[in-house]
Amino acid sequence: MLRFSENNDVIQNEEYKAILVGLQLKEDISYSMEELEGLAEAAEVEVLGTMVQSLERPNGATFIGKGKVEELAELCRNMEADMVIFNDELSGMQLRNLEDTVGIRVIDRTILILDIFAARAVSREGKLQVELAQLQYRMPRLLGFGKSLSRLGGGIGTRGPGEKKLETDRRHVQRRMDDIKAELVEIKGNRNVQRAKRVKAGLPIVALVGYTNAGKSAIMNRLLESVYREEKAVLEKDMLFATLDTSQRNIKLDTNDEFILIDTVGFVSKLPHSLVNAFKATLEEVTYADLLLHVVDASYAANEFHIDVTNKVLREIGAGNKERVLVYNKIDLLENEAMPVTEEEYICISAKRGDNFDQIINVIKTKLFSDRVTAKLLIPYDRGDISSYLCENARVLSTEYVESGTAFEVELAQADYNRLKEYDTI
Ligand SMILES: Nc1nc2c(ncn2[C@@H]2O[C@H](COP(=O)(O)OP(=O)(O)OP(=O)(O)O)[C@@H](O)[C@H]2O)c(=O)[nH]1
Ligand SMILES: [Mg+2]
Repeated sequence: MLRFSENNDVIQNEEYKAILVGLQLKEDISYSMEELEGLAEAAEVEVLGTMVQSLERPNGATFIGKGKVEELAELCRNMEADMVIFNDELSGMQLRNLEDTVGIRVIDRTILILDIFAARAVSREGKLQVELAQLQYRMPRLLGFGKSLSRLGGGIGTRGPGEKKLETDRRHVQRRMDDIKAELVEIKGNRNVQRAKRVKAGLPIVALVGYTNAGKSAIMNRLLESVYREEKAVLEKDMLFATLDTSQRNIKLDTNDEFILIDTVGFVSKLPHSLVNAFKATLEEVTYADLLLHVVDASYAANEFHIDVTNKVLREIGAGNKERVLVYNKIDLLENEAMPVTEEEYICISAKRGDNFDQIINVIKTKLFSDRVTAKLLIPYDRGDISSYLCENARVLSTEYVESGTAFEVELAQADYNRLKEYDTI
């Protein structure tokens, strides 16, 4: 685990060794425990072991039962763990009681996720959003505890308020939150200007959404390569939350149809509410999309769980009713290509091998550009502006230079055709 000083110099390079703890209520938690291990790895925490308790409901004071806490303390001593990570979000009181008994650092799933985000955020907006989420998490945990418990709710050691010697005083926290919100509003203003430009350009938007590590960025890269034969790459990496900022690229197809493709932050189960809130501005891009490509890792056996989580977050950000197509990715890893069981429209692809990318393009073409008509237009030579408009915005099937002008056979949008109808030769 890297630790940073206030000016972000690395001051320590030690790895935490942790025990993971899960509470089994009604729902099966095996997936989310597996995922918690992935999250710990992403935060460079070594996992020594896992402990699960089944209960009807969580214990108010210590989350798991009293006896189980003693057991946990002993396990930590025996295994020389220096951290405990709970699979759920705990209250300040629960964290304090647990730390008192177990004697080592106790954190919860939310802190862990916030920590990973804090370490990965690149843009100013991303960093502010994460800090805001950390402060929102921290605020109720400061109440009534005075300064001695300032560590509660702090990060596990990466960047963020935990390491910034941020005053524990509520007023300071509140002031910082207000400042961040104000700055985020300003950033959002700039984004609205950009969006207005896009709307003016009339370009439809396609958003890649889905679970973290499903291959959204990889698909974006393959699409850019296949269309442009050049690298305009975004980061793709085998780690949770490789992408934290939405990035967007314009793509122009061979038909001259142009759209904007956006890559977004991945989702995970029990995504902290404060984080979803903080990232709403970035995720808002998704709510403006004309089509969602919901990317699913086909090689993950329990991918229905991922689909459910993604749908839930989409609903939460107000994008639940968007037109969408499921894109099962990583089919190169499947031994036999079993057909997914779903009512939704889907395609199966491999971003690694480039399999079936023509299908993605076809989906985009049919969903966004199907109102196309074919026409024969005769554009007089003194209307070079229209000729170049057609070359830019329509699919030119043939061109012939005749006495009265240029004869185009073109496939174009219905709206364009309506405007240029007078040049139709049929
Ligand atoms: N075998 C295989 N690996 C793939 C495929 N597509 C992506 N990957 C790998 O899966 C990992 C995750 O890919 P990303 O594109 O970073 O995933 P993402 O959905 O953008 O993830 P986040 O940004 O974390 O939300 C990378 O190591 C990719 O190289 C595929 O079709 N087959
Ligand atoms: Mg990504």
